[in-house]
Amino acid sequence: MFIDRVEVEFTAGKGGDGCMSFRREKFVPRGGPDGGDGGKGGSIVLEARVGVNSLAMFANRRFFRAEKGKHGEGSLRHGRKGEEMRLYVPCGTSIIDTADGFVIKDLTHPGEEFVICRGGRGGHGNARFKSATNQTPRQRTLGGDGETRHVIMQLKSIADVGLIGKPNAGKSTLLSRISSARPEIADYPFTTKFPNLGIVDVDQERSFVTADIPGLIEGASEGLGLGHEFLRHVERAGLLVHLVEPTPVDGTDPIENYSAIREELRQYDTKLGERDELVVLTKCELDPDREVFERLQQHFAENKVEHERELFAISAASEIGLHDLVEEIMQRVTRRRQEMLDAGEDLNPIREVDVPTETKPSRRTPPHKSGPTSSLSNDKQARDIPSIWGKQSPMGRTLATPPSQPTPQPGDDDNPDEHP
Ligand SMILES: Nc1nc2c(ncn2[C@@H]2O[C@H](COP(=O)(O)OP(=O)(O)OP(=O)(O)O)[C@@H](O)[C@H]2O)c(=O)[nH]1
Ligand SMILES: [Mg+2]
Repeated sequence: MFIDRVEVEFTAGKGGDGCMSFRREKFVPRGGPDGGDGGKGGSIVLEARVGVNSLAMFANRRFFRAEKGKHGEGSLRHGRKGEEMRLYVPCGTSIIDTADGFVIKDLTHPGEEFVICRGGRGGHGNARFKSATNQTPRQRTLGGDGETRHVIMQLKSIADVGLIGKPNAGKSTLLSRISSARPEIADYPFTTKFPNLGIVDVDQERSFVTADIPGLIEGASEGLGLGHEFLRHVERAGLLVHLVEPTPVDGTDPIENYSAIREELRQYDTKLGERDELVVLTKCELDPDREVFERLQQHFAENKVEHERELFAISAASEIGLHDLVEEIMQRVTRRRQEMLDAGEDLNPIREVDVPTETKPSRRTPPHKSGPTSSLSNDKQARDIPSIWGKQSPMGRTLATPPSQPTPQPGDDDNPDEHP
């Protein structure tokens, strides 16, 4: 179950009470005070961890209470400390105070932790109050209450790149082709109901994290479709990759669809509307793609704001154009990382950690073979052959060759079957 927003109350453990006791032993008259201190209450610590992908564990339990400290006892026995409660959250979890809406803490780095509630201190036993003038103190203190906090925890995924577009545009298919993520893919809108993250290993040194979110539709800002609910998962991404389907089944115009999604982004947050964007026409092995490509180019040329956007054509199914796209994304992500470093900002933390092997993409063995041209090698080969759409686009990019190009044969050594 994917849950990205929960409201929770945390209460740390109460401290144990100090004890009032006097030493009573044969042949030891006036043994003096021997009441021990109470133990400190357990604190509650939140820790960001790679591999935890959802706040689901907080969804069915609204209250979290750490263990109390034990009371002190006679013979100077101190109470045991309450055990610390450590809870794991996904990297990218913001802790927000319910009362004033302020972000108390943003847990982004793997291993980063935050003591959300401190345990109450232990009370003092009466032995502590013994002094030269008071040999039989009858004082002790009670344990302090543990802190209580009522918070909203909200996950904004950590990704370098956000895949956006209308439902059915091919976002999940693209993610499944360039990373080892295996999102659900189907021929109907809103197949993806929750965000999926995938790590794209471009080569041994370079990788980026991509988020695939549910499709957006016109009116999302008014709650239509899945609304803006999941846009927060691309908020941290420095680059948006906007996928446009050339022939939507609902008969809508791809250019209008593109503009509608742009408008929805602006409605959600003007900053997201101004975010660096690559526009990608999907399913480019289909015939009408070229015409749509040219219309999109024209649209950018006419539109002052968007004329600098770069346009790509890909076919995730036939793995055409993926190499160029991934390389361009990587370059932009690298540039942004450098800018962030220069500005003294934190880099996206996920890429700095070891990713568990099962989530590491295997670029050498394409996820599944479908159709005649199914490996990235074909994409690479395709770049060496003049495109049937021929010319260099005004956006400075040659269109990928459609799948009518010769298919590389097994055992063809010249065929570079490795993604660079
Ligand atoms: N012909 C062709 N079909 C594709 C291509 N990429 C994706 N599809 C198909 O398009 C349909 C939708 O693909 P998805 O990847 O589920 O689309 P999505 O954008 O994730 O859709 P939502 O999750 O509903 O937003 C599926 O039937 C895919 O098989 C492509 O390059 N060529
Ligand atoms: Mg999807």
